[in-house]
Amino acid sequence: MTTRAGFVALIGEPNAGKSTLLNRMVGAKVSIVTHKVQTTRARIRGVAMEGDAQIVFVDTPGLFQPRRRLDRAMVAAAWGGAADADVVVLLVEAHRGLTEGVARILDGLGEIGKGRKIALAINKIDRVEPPVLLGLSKALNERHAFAETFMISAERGYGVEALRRWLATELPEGPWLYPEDQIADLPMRMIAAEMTREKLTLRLHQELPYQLTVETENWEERKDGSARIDQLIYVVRDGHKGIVLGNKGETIKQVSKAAREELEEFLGRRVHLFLQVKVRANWLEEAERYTEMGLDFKDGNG
Ligand SMILES: Nc1nc2c(ncn2[C@@H]2O[C@H](COP(=O)(O)OP(=O)(O)OP(=O)(O)O)[C@@H](O)[C@H]2O)c(=O)[nH]1
Repeated sequence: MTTRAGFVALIGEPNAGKSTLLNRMVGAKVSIVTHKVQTTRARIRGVAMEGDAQIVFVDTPGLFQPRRRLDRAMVAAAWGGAADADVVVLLVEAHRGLTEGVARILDGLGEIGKGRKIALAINKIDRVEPPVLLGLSKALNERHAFAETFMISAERGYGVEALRRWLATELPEGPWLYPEDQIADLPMRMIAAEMTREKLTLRLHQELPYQLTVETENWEERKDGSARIDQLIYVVRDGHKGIVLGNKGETIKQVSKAAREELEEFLGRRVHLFLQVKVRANWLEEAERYTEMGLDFKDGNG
């Protein structure tokens, strides 16, 4: 079997629909494994399997996100993630068309296009009439010769399959970057726990107790569209609890804030995250803990 694998960067103005498209393409097979594989400067957002191809979606770090202004200097820096990618997909909103922001991104594409294909995905086609689409596609392709143009609705799922199939064929031949069991269906709870664990790692570095685990205990969808997530951080010693809490609870507060922000971005809605640290000397021996982490627990020496 010939396998393919590579990195795909989704770029576009804030609100273009990158997260929606990513979630569609990745589906349930999403994985937060950033700390395990450091093959790229960019962060891994998700992994999708398409036939024999493994498509790894990367972030263009921070710079195309809302809240931040998209001035020229930032755009230049934002290409970091795209430059690491094998294929780049530019998302443009059908109803907004060739905005100033899009024009600025187009200006940078020449540089990025060296050595990699760039596809155009006109998103939110559910919001416009077909003639508008043809005109927009023509105008954009005149500014940059895209390898392929897709008309999609990330929200409704139109055209997404075709885009994913095309991406798979464009990736270089090579072994998969992630073992298959790492991208097996990871429930959202586990992904959320993994995010908190990652923030703890970032915050505590060497200090991080080796025997530490994070579990999502409760996930409640609220009527206002937000989610309440309760997580437990298990450590094996009292001393470790102190480390995780930090002076006056400062560490856990910062970790909680960082994890919540990432969760909100990932889910695209507000999150109320509650963290609690528990000392449980025996957790390493408890079968239940392993099962929740997606690991097989074997009794005895096995
Ligand atoms: N009508 C319509 N709305 C869409 C479509 N795709 C995404 N949206 C909406 O567009 C908005 C922005 O989508 P996101 O996926 O958050 O966009 P993003 O590019 O990740 O945004 P940033 O995180 O700000 O960079 C959301 O309200 C989506 O529901 C689509 O195909 N049709």
